[in-house]
Amino acid sequence: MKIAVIGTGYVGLVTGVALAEIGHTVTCIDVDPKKVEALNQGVPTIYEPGLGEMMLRNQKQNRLFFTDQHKLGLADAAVVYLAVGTPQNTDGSANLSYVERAAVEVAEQIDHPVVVVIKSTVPVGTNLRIKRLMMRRIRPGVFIRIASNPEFLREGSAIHDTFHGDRMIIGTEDEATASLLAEINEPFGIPIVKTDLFSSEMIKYASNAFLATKISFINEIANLCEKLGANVEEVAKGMGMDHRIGSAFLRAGIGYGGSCFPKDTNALVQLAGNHHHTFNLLKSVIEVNNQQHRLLIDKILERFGSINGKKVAVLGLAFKPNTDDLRESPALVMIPQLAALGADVIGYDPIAADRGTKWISAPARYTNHVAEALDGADFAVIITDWPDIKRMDPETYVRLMDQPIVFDGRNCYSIAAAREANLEYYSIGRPNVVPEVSK
Ligand SMILES: NC(=O)C1=CN([C@@H]2O[C@H](COP(=O)(O)OP(=O)(O)OC[C@H]3O[C@@H](n4cnc5c(N)ncnc54)[C@H](O)[C@@H]3O)[C@@H](O)[C@H]2O)C=CC1
Ligand SMILES: O=C(O)[C@H]1O[C@H](OP(=O)(O)OP(=O)(O)OC[C@H]2O[C@@H](n3ccc(=O)[nH]c3=O)[C@H](O)[C@@H]2O)[C@H](O)[C@@H](O)[C@@H]1O
Repeated sequence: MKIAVIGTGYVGLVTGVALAEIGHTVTCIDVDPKKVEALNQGVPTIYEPGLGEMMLRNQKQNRLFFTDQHKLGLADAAVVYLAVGTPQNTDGSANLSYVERAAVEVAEQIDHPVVVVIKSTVPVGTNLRIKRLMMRRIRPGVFIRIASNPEFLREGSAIHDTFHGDRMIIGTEDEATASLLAEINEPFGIPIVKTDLFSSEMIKYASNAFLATKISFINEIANLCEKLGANVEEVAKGMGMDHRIGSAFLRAGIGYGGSCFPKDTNALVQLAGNHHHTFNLLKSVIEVNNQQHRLLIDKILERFGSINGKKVAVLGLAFKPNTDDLRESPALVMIPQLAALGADVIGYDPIAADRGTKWISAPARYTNHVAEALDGADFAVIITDWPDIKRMDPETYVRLMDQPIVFDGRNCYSIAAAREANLEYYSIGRPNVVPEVSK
């Protein structure tokens, strides 16, 4: 099958590469000529384990192409995926201008029947609206069908998720379109759920909102555990063993970030509001998450009073491990706050360090060497649970820092290991570790 994918961000690139890997001929189109140039040279424009090799393999086998010319990419395509961004408007709603522009581009260029598949996360009703928008612009006699096929991949494990997803949702207006998409995706071997357009769009928002709710719930329990002397890890383990609850997404921490949970929860609250429904539960989930981003600052100020002039090592800038994505990362909140309080901030990230200066508007230095960040620091703050940080012997802090005091937003070390290393250690929802000498 000849397929065009519009947008080569996270979702577009992974979708295009994966569809080529299962045997389709795919042309990915992006308006950014620099991205297209890099991709044509076999250089992936996102950091994603396993993506580069798969991309190169399919380029070499002439199944995967990149262009910045819509006309070229759309020629002969029987199916066109829209995978452009849907960022947040200032009022929290989803900005659909990229989807609309891409749809208009397809409508104006296409001269043969196509199925338009919307992969981008869009509010309920958007697929139908986009179809109507396109129909007003297509040439007479050209016929389009529309399908909603939301994406559930996680950054950092996108390839794995694409080939081992729990389900694929296909929302259509007719069985023939649903069957065609099921056939295209059949080689992934993932259970396919066929549904209507509106339900498909809602499944995406409801899934992200539910996962965000799980995280805020366990974070609230963690905050209570701290007050009552319980350990949230023990609590999450005990809760998660009940299969009705499940153990996933019960890791307490500094709060969720990333390009999707924050924007999609806000968009759902906004969508509900537009239909005279106040989504109180989700509003609280968002508020708890905002508080959680500030939690470590409160702990730091409680410990030190003032941090003016203190050297702080911030470990991790990305919103989660295995990605260089800083979108909505708690680091974007923490670093400016630490700097505003007078701290001398040095940020470490194994792959996203060079993005610090561009993304974070605060006076700070950045390094991709953890030892350089910790050297002579008065305290450290862990934002991202990168494997190299988790694997690090807690004694490293004692060896390198001026004062081995760690505020861990991701519960990277066991309480026993922190105690053994004589670390002064503050984590989330667990007892503090304060060695005798520091008391
Ligand atoms: N990033 C993620 O992990 C996930 C994202 N999603 C959803 O997928 C959608 C895309 O997200 P990302 O890939 O992160 O977006 P992104 O913002 O990283 O990439 C969008 C790409 O589309 C290109 N583009 C914009 N307008 C275009 C046009 N008219 N023609 C051709 N190219 C155009 C941009 O240059 C950019 O390269 C969003 O709706 C998002 O909510 C869903 C699941 C996972
Ligand atoms: O719509 C999207 O874009 C995607 O959003 C999330 O994927 P992603 O944002 O890549 O990353 P997650 O692994 O879900 O983590 C999101 C945030 O939650 C945090 N998190 C996650 C799990 C947990 O137990 N605790 C916790 O704090 C992570 O640190 C991270 O900041 C969803 O997991 C994907 O299914 C979805 O496709």
